[in-house]
Amino acid sequence: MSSIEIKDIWQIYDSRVVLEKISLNIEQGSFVSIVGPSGCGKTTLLRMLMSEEFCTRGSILLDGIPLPAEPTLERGVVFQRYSVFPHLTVLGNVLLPMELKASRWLGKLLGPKRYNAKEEARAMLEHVGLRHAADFYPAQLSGGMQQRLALAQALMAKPRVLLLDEPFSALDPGTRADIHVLTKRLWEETKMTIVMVTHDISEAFRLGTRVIVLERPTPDDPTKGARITHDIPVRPRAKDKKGAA
Ligand SMILES: Nc1ncnc2c1ncn2[C@@H]1O[C@H](COP(=O)(O)OP(=O)(O)OP(=O)(O)O)[C@@H](O)[C@H]1O
Repeated sequence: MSSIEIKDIWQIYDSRVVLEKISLNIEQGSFVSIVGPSGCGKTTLLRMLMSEEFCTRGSILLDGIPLPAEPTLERGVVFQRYSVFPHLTVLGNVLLPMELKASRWLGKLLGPKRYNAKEEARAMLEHVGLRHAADFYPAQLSGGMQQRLALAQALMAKPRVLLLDEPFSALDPGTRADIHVLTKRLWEETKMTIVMVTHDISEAFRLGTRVIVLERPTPDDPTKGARITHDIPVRPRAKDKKGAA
């Protein structure tokens, strides 16, 4: 079964068609990159997958069931910036999804459960190379460290689907290359489904198992929305198969 089924969705804002007839089956465990010109509706599509936006027509199913009306922890998200909470330490940020899972309203774990959750959070920080920064606040981290923290935070909820909205675009090339390796490793280890919006074509092909291109056929015509113009399977390169990124 497809993990995500997008069925003939349209998005129309004030009689301007933004997305038109978008249908896409995304298999569980795939890494789908979405590219396209600015303003073609990439983020709108991602926001729909998060339940932060609702399509005018059509439907989206997750494992055969319509998406919940609200964002849920099974769908993690990392934005270009500001995905983490500035008033919480690095450890506090990574702990938060587990606290929310345990008690949505109180947002706190107590006693041995808190101790165990902290151990798990520290292990995740180790995994993304941030254990030494557990007591720092996000403002004290570099951009690359903040995005590693955002990934760690999203992964703590063990999401089935991870949605990435230009997550690496603010990073310098060296940091970006490092975080590509980390993202690919985390994706391979967790076997989750990832949908990533990016402007960077090489990043789309480097990370994705499939690249979707969205484009408006006639950019100035408000009655015609963006459609999927290309759906490109990406064959893993030989060295990727051996585990390198
Ligand atoms: N809530 C909204 N109300 C009205 N128009 C909206 C709304 N959300 C998005 N739009 C419009 O929909 C279009 C697509 O926006 P979206 O942010 O999805 O594009 P994008 O492809 O992600 O762009 P970029 O690559 O520049 O980030 C834009 O014209 C935007 O102004």
